[in-house]
Amino acid sequence: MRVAAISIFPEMFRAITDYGVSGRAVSEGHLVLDCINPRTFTHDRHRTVDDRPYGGGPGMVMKAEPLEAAIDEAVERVGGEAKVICLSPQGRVLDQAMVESLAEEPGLVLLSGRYEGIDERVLESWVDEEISIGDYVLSGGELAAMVLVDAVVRQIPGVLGHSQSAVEDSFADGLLDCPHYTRPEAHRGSRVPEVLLGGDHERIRRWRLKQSLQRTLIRRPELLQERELTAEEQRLLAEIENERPD
Ligand SMILES: NC(=O)c1ccc(NCc2cccc(O)c2)nc1
Repeated sequence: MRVAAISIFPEMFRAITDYGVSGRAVSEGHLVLDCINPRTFTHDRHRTVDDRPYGGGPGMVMKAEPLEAAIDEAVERVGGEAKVICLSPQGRVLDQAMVESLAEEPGLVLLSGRYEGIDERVLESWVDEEISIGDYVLSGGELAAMVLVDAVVRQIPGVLGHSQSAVEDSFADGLLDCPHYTRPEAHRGSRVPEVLLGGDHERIRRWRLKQSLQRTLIRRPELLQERELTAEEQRLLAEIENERPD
């Protein structure tokens, strides 16, 4: 997948190119990430990328011209066919379904704004979609862009080894993840559930599914509204409801 990130702080993206799963995706060629700085496309002595807002008010707004030149360059870098996304609190909130759909795109251009935001004419004419990673304001779009890239790159075949299959990821099947344990069996007097210590894989699978359903029911019941339940899941949910303290 080819991604071009537009930001006045391109170095921030080292956080995903130099570490972990996304870092390996870059070194193995599954992900190509270009960082493009709008300052490159300024022509004044101070390399100005922002200016005061019309209508007054606090803060600054990112100027259209340097951003549009950066978007132009970015689209070319990702090979011409690109979805241009601006990360902002005004966007559609990112979820796993959107992540899986974005992973199918041939190229992504991710626009990270700073200051109070971006001149609206850039959003109107150049941006295909605004995406938010949640209902809160950040100092810039870069961290949101990195969250999006990390989630999307996990969907690319070959990025996660067999041991970490994205299919097993919680949210991949619309449920919260089950509890996980590792050695020692007893830690500060708290023991690992017996079912996990035996080798009955079918019993373990069922226990884990029931745990995921129970957690989802308790912590995020609305996720269950949107989800088709298998016969087994319906049975397990009935068991959970019967076991719930009144
Ligand atoms: N929740 C988010 O995804 C998110 C994204 C960006 C951001 N700040 C930068 C910014 C702020 C306003 C407009 C704009 O285009 C960019 N804050 C939160």
